[in-house]
Amino acid sequence: MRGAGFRPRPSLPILPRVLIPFRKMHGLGNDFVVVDGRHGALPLSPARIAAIADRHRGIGCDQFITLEPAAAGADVFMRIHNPDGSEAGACGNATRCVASLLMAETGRDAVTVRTVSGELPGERLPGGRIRVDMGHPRFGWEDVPLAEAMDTAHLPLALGPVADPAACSMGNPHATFFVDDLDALDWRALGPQLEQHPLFPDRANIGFAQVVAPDHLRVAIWERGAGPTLACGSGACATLVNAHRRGLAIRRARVELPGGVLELEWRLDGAVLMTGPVATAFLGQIDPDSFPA
Ligand SMILES: N[C@H](CCC[C@H](N)C(=O)O)C(=O)O
Repeated sequence: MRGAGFRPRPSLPILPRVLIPFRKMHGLGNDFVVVDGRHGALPLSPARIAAIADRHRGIGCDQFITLEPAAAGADVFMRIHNPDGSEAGACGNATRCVASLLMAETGRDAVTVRTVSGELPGERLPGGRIRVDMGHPRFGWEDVPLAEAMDTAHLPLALGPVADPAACSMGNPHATFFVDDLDALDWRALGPQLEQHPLFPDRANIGFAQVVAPDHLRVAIWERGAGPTLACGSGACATLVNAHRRGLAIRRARVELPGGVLELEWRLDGAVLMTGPVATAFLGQIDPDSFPA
């Protein structure tokens, strides 16, 4: 007779599920699910990515990052999806996280991450902070893009207490409003309408910035396709660049976000360098069959 308490093993699935290992990382609380698709395509549709990114029914993240093989000149291609399933052209904090992964994997202190917007060199600094060259900002109305020709340093846009933003592209669209007191602003209430404003045919990431000093900016960012995040790397770059264009900041500044501080420099050669910490929170496995195709 079988031993008391014996319970038959549940039948194993006929075919072992293909589980997808992931690494949960963040830069100042801007958090990412990172998967490795360099050795074969992964069964991840935008709908499935959105379901995995859901903070209640999935793992939860601000962006879903897929590593893919890169052509010569870069160590990896990084594909960026927002939690609504939309694909983005830049993600500064994820670029720093992926650069740190590649440096750990290769033993090198410098690597290059490619995105749809170009090649982004990254390096490890003493103390473990990661610096990436986020490339050159672009200021043409069609670069951002905007719905019609206009001066991107002063957009004819106002909503409630905010007005007159500057816009640029860091490989993704950004609009920066300058305010006197960020703590007094209900920016989360303004974010959705501005993100979806008709002036931004591809929507936009919306920054609300307060100039503390020419080398110290505070900013809160409503991200396109993600909403309020604790930090936004490309948004921090856009904030410095737009502030400098408006004569409000010098070329090197601390940019203080809700999740912490990034060091920014807009070099005279046009490159924007961003430096800050990265961290891994945990590792796990995704069962893709648990999410809609
Ligand atoms: N939501 C952004 C992508 C992520 C940007 C942000 N997490 C960063 O660190 O740059 C967009 O749709 O353009």
